[in-house]
Amino acid sequence: MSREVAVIGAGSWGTALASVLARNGHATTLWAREEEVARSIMEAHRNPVYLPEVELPAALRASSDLARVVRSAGVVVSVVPSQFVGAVMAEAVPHLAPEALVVSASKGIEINSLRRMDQVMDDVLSADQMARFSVLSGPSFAAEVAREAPTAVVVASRDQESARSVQHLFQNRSFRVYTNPDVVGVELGGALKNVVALGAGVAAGLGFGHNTRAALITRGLAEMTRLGVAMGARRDTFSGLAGMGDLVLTCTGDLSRNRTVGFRLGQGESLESILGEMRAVAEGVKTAEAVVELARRHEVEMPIASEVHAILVQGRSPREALDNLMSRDPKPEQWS
Ligand SMILES: NC(=O)C1=CN([C@@H]2O[C@H](COP(=O)(O)OP(=O)(O)OC[C@H]3O[C@@H](n4cnc5c(N)ncnc54)[C@H](O)[C@@H]3O)[C@@H](O)[C@H]2O)C=CC1
Ligand SMILES: O=C(CO)COP(=O)(O)O
Repeated sequence: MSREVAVIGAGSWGTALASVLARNGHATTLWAREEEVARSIMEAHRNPVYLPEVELPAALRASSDLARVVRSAGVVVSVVPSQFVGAVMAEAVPHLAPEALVVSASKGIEINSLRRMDQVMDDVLSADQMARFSVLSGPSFAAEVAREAPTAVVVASRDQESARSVQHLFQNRSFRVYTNPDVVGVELGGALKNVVALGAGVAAGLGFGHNTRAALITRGLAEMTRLGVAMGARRDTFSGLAGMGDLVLTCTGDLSRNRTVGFRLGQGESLESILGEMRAVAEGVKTAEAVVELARRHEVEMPIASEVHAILVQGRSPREALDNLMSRDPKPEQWS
């Protein structure tokens, strides 16, 4: 069944997801904050700022008028960087149809409130809209999805009918979608892996190789799982696409912005100069701060996240941070 879909956020991921939907035959309109991005998508079928290398489906429409984009949509996909989701959705929600299905594809935690995206949505959506809310996550670099490289993701909702509806909306021969009932776990998998990816980038920037990366991925997954379970997530979710899948992708893939920021930090650049040169978002930078505070509140040990945080916020040297991880007390291998 063809549906009318609004995708809020024309960064690289919003643009790639909107392309999937348009190719699936849904009447899809992308909301771009920048007028020139909307114009270029309409006229040249390209997003020159956030996804320049890919030609977009001709049927994909774009506009910078948020109210107009969401007004007639049966499905609304929110894909702005997580620190802006609250403000953008507050502006969009008064124009939303009461029966609209809302999907979040952002990966991060709001730094001031420590809220996941489902909690941010809970504040702005009606109870009915929230009951059907879902989150889409998993290992999926936007540029590869836009080029139709075979990709598998997961969509989580407390309402299985909504999850299946979103699954059918996105699924095609190159974009495979699994469902999962664990909203908290899928949210946290996508947010926490960015912090570990920063650490994996730092290690690579320092010149260390595969051993160090595998150690960070494995022990990173252990601490992600520990915090997730303490916050009500299902342990199994962290072995799936939104957990291990996305963690492996982001810690190993050169396309990762989080890994790249870590790499440049490891090579000795300052965070300020790296971020000053980036128009794209590296969610892990803000999420690291939120995670350290969540770990403290839930009394969970997260040594990797806390060293990443120290590099980002306290100016700790990457070499010292890695030494701190390696000189921790000897202990048995534990997951909880
Ligand atoms: N790029 C990717 O491969 C993937 C990204 N994601 C997630 O998607 C979310 C969006 O990231 P991308 O699409 O990659 O963005 P991007 O990094 O390509 O572009 C930045 C986006 O932020 C928007 N922006 C900047 N300031 C803003 C403000 N004040 N208010 C609202 N929007 C503002 C820009 O308009 C642009 O859409 C993030 O949470 C990211 O983690 C998830 C999966 C894959
Ligand atoms: O979440 C992503 C892929 O699944 C993208 O990761 P980066 O934001 O680090 O590029």
